[in-house]
Amino acid sequence: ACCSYRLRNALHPLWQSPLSIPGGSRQSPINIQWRDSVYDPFLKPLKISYDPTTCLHIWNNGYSFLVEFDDSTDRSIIVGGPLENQYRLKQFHFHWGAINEWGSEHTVDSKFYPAELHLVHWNAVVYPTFEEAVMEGNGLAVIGVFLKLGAHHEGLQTLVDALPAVKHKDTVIEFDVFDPSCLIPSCPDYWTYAGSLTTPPLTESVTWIIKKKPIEVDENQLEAFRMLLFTSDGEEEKRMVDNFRPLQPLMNRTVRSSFQ
Ligand SMILES: NS(=O)(=O)c1ccc(S(=O)(=O)NCc2cccs2)s1
Ligand SMILES: [Zn+2]
Repeated sequence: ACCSYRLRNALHPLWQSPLSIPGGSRQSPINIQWRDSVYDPFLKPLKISYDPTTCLHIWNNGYSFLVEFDDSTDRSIIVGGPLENQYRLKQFHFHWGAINEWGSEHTVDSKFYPAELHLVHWNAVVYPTFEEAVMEGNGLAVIGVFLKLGAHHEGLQTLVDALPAVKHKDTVIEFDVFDPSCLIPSCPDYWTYAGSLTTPPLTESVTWIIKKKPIEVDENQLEAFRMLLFTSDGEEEKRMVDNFRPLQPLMNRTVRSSFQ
């Protein structure tokens, strides 16, 4: 199974990066097999406190669209859950498919969701900069939220309305007040495991916190993601879709759950 993953990584169109990180033992994303996850009664509730005015801008980096935050203070943080320290919100972004049958990076019992939200946080208690935290085993904490096709999502719509302004790679638009907690389900249940970034540099520095409950978005909102482009203005247009990494081997890891 392991070599097929390596082959899949090598063949996947989006991946010019190494077959897999040499000696990589905690790569992401993974399939979460619900029945194999282990309830950990010592896991705390995750505490999320974001200041909407720390929101800065939206930019198309040629792989996804990122909403970036002012992380120069502790105004937008998460604490608790599996985390030893508090972590500062840096950015959030999404991964999605060309059609609703796939698009998420993680799967649950081998089921893909049409999209997945990642809220990226870094350990500013221990590390002086984000770039240093990215290189350390306990440097980052990413909250993953699955998106499923369903009702219109009011909070997401303010983001969707801004996307035409960042259609092309390397475009940016000011986005000065947004509270990303509106994108996180109120249900406290999550899985957690030790993993990696799913794009280069693929460093094994992420404590993943994957929410059990998805949020619902409607077809028009998913279609708005798919009208973004990987390409810059003036280049031959390539729709920004299927920007998810192939599943990686679990190897010697256990996925813990905060719920029974
Ligand atoms: N899909 S994901 O949540 O696993 C992420 C991939 C890359 C992320 S990043 O924001 O840390 N940028 C990577 C870097 C920027 C500067 C130095 S490394 S988060
Ligand atoms: Zn991501």
